[in-house]
Amino acid sequence: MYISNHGIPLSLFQTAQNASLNWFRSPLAQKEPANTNNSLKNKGVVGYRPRQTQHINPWESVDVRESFSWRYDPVYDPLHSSSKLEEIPAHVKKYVDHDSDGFPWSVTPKEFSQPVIQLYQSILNLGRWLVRLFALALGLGEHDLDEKFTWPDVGIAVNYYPPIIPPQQQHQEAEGEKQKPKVSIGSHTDFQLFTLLYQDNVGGLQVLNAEGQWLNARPVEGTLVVNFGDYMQRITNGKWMSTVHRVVNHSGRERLSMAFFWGFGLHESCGVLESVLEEGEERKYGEIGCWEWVQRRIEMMRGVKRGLEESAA
Ligand SMILES: O=C(O)CCC(=O)C(=O)O
Ligand SMILES: [Fe+2]
Repeated sequence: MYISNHGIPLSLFQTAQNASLNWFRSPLAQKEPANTNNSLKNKGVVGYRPRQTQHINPWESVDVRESFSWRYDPVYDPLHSSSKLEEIPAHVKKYVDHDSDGFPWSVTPKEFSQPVIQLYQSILNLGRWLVRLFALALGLGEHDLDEKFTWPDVGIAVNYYPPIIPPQQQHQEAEGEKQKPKVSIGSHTDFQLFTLLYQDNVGGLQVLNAEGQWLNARPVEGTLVVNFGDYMQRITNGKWMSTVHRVVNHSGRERLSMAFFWGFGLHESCGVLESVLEEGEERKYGEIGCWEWVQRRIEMMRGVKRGLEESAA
């Protein structure tokens, strides 16, 4: 699904895109301080991940991408700009915390951080508005989901994909790896409710349809791609399925995308909505805490990977 007329000026996206491209093109030594391993609080969650260090789908190749991730921090949320950090309720604070180190922005140049944070703030406004449309479409009142996004789990991934090198030019790889499809980011679904995705004009994003065919989600200037995530599938009892997607950058050019993952606050829970159930319809999914769900998904991903590695050994 694409959305247009969303109210965020194209120039805001383009400025953030150019700033990100400049940063990713800089030498590794300049990006290394932001490496996710250097985060004191959120190791492995926020920060920079160098090329070929991620492998989202073990049946496919290692991801040919670099990324810069960041999680929700209330100090950047326009909804809370005038509130004090001490006012965050205790049950929320367990999961939502302001990182006083400011990592990873504290170790990246302003030229990069400023436009990306500015865009993120516009996306916070847009997403809260979209949530109301989803609520109405799901038979709820317009504001019934608002509360789940008061302290939301809105993460960002800025993705940089160098072109995939044709197989004949690749260095020697292990036999098993050679047979796997080469991907920029492997096939996956996003964990949360929905993802707002900005992509540049290079192309390479693909989504799987119900017939099992990969469709190209071609770039359309001024639009955002909306992918449903796992929570959406759960709250709608499978009526709105999460979108399986991947990126394969065969363009010969570098590609940049910015993904904004929209999840309920991690202190919230996620269960099938009464309003989507037909008479007598059974719930396919139980109620689960959002924090538990994210942990379970990460564990599932690691488990599959371990299983494959063990069977290859
Ligand atoms: O780069 C893209 O178009 C998709 C990125 C993506 O799927 C992700 O970051 O989860
Ligand atoms: Fe994704």
